[in-house]
Amino acid sequence: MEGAGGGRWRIDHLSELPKLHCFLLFPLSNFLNLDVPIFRRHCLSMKAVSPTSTPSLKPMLGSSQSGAPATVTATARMARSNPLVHYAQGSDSCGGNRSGWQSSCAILTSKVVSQEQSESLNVPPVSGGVNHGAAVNGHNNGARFPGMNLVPIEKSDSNPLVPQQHQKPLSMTDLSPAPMHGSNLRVAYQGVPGAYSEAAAGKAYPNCQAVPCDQFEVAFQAVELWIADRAVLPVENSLGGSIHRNYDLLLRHRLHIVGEVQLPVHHCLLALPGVRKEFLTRVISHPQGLAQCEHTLTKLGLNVAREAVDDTAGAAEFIATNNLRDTAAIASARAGEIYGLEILEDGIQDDASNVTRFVMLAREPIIPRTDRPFKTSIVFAHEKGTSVLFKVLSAFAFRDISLTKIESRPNHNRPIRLVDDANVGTAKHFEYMFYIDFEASMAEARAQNALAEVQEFTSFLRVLGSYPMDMTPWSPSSSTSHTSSS
Ligand SMILES: O=C(O)C(=O)C[C@]1(C(=O)O)C=C[C@@H](O)C=C1
Repeated sequence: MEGAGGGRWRIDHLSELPKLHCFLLFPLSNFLNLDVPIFRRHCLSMKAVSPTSTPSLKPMLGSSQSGAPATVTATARMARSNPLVHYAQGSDSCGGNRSGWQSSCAILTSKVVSQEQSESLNVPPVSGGVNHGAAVNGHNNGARFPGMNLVPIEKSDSNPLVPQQHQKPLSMTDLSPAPMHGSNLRVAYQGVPGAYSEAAAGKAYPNCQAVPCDQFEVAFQAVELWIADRAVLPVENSLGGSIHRNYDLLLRHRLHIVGEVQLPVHHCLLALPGVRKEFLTRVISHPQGLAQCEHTLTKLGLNVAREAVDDTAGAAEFIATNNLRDTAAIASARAGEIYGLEILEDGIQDDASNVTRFVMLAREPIIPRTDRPFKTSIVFAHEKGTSVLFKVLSAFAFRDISLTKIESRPNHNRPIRLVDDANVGTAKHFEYMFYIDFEASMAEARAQNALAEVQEFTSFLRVLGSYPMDMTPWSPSSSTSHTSSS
């Protein structure tokens, strides 16, 4: 990969990355108007993932994922020349066109497609119903890559080149990355150690190597540049609502949702040892942390300044590093342990069942199944704006598909539409992107039919992912604040 000055660089090992970041000032100073430079030593920053940021990076081995380029260098170079990647990362793009969603959708529906094609071509499908020769990422392999049509491998007794153990047919388990097994996976999250996102990464991928990132955008890029294998990012909280930034980033990037985890969030009020509530002039936390504890803080008589920072654990770290005796943080008990703070109040979230939903992101989609509950996330837009919403919702209602979430965001590509009306002059309408989660797998015909219908009356449609629902038993009182992720 070429640096800004034309120099070539590669990343040697992940442990090198924190060094790159040590000169980045903690963004808290922006909020607090402090001159104190806080170094977030263990966080991936935009500089670390930027191809043009530094000439000092050295070689790094690529991921062991299928088809992974051996080095970051190769991938990043590929990203530069790949129009899809440019398209996904361009700030002026809102995510694609009809062929874009068809491409995403086709790999998700490959099971059904391949079965149909197998029947018509009289080719037996690979066990589990997936035929890789049929359609991958929306393209017929033979048509897209002439000469790359898959040829059935002959049995080993007639072909001595095929070892005996290769006779076992591939099963669905071989093809789908198991979402709950995270050993050796590098999982990017936003925040510093002790953040809830770190606990979510540990829940999604037990024993993973959690990779802290200082911004959501960095976590996306860490996966795109093969620095991490997955990202785990919050999308909504039961009290605080949607984390809008991540909805916008899902559209701007080309990662796929491959799973979800719901994490009970148990907040503590943390301060330096010896500090009492009466001493406090300010409470700092992630905006979601502040929102989730708003009423409790008032009930506690803490009518002090509330200031937003990048993440809950970062708030605790900031207090400790700067020895702030007039400030408390809203964060997990684990963050308190890590940064040497004491718990002034335990369980200060406004609702005991406070839960945040995170999505797991990967470079490749998983193959949807029907043997367990699946959820599918889509995003769409239409030139006629909200008038199309009723039709879209009907497509799901008629098929008895439950929706679990609807979110609208400004259409950054075209935020305003002028409507010429002869009677009242020119009116302005706001344009939206609509995000919907529904309870069905893309391997189900009813989901495919619903999307085929939705496609008829939308100008843009993209499947963000079809993935297993988090069905872990609900335990509202359990504190995640003590959870250690990896
Ligand atoms: O600040 C953290 O600890 C985070 O992991 C972020 C975050 C969020 O963005 O919602 C995650 C869970 C909680 O809802 C509070 C904050």
